[in-house]
Parts: sequence; structure tokens; C-alpha cells
Amino acid sequence: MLFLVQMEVRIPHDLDPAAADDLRARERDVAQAIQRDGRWPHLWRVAGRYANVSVFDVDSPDELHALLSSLPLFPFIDARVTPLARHPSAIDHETAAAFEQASAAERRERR
Ligand SMILES: O=C(O)C[C@H]1C=CC(=O)O1
Repeated sequence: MLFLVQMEVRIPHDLDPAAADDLRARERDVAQAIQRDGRWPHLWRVAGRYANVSVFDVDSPDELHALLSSLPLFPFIDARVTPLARHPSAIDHETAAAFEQASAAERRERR
């Protein structure tokens, strides 16, 4: 299942700078691990804002919530989640379906 996730990050201004740096470093490690395992195929910075637009490829809303809440910055993230369905006019329908099946099979193998 694909989910569009729009994240707005608001780290409190009075947070100790060293603690904020540590949070960002840990966030990067966790985010990159999830990208490497294929469940976070798109991560884009929203130009001009401390925000991102992401696509997650997971089996369920519960799995998505577990991933999002594992992010070190989670307490400071406002996440808006939109489930995605295939658009009937999308020309890459078959490719997307094949990719989705392959990545679902890969995820099953990893478990
Ligand atoms: O910077 C952000 O957008 C928040 C978060 C998402 C990935 C990551 O490394 O940090």
C-alpha cells in the first residue's frame, strides 16, 4: 500500500542545540535505513520549508504508524497521511503494479 505523507517539522527553539543536532543525526540514520529497505521510496524536501513530502510503501496503516513513530523527530513532526490508489489514467499502471508486487515479495522475504 502506498501512502503520501506530508511532514512539517517543528523543533522547539529552546531545545539544547547539541540535543537537536543529535536528534537530526539519529533521524538521518533511521530514515536512511527505512529508505534502504524499500519502504520509503520517495523523500523530497519542500523548497523553502522545514518540511518534506514522502511516499511510503508498506503493508498497512499500522505498519506506517510504527515507522513514523520510530523516527527520532516524531514528537516534533506534524504528519498528514493520504492513502494512494491507482489513477485509471496513469500510463505506468502495469509498471507500478509490477513494482508493487516485487517490493511486497521482497518485504516478505526480509521478514
Ligand atoms: O528533515 C525532515 O524532513 C524530517 C525527517 C525526514 C527525514 C529525515 O531525515 O528527517
